[in-house]
Amino acid sequence: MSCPFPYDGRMERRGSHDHAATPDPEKITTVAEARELIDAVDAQLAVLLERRAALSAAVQRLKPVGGYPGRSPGREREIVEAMSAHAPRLGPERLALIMSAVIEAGLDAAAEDRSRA
Ligand SMILES: O=C(O)C(=O)C[C@]1(C(=O)O)C=C[C@@H](O)C=C1
Repeated sequence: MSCPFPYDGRMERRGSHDHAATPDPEKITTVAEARELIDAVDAQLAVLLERRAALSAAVQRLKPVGGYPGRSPGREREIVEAMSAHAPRLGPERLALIMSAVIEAGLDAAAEDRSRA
């Protein structure tokens, strides 16, 4: 069974693969293998989404008009544009949909925090 992650010739250990890189989907041979790799990515995503929501809550607290009324389409476009360089398979339109949901969830969590305080 070959490793679906790209071989990184710059890595110190011989034969090591870059598990932080995007795997080649053609090299994944079973559903179980793909699901195991997806679970590992999702665990990382959850940590990053939680971190992002906390940072967005800080902006809502610091911004003159925070929360839903302070939503900034220009800033959201910048975010999507910067991310597109790292996500060519998804592309800017899908990323915009994803990030709109992520941002909305962060604003919702921040509003819930404030209503509890
Ligand atoms: O940068 C801001 O102004 C924010 O309020 C943060 C944030 C985000 O979660 O990244 C949230 C809402 C805005 O529409 C844009 C960005």
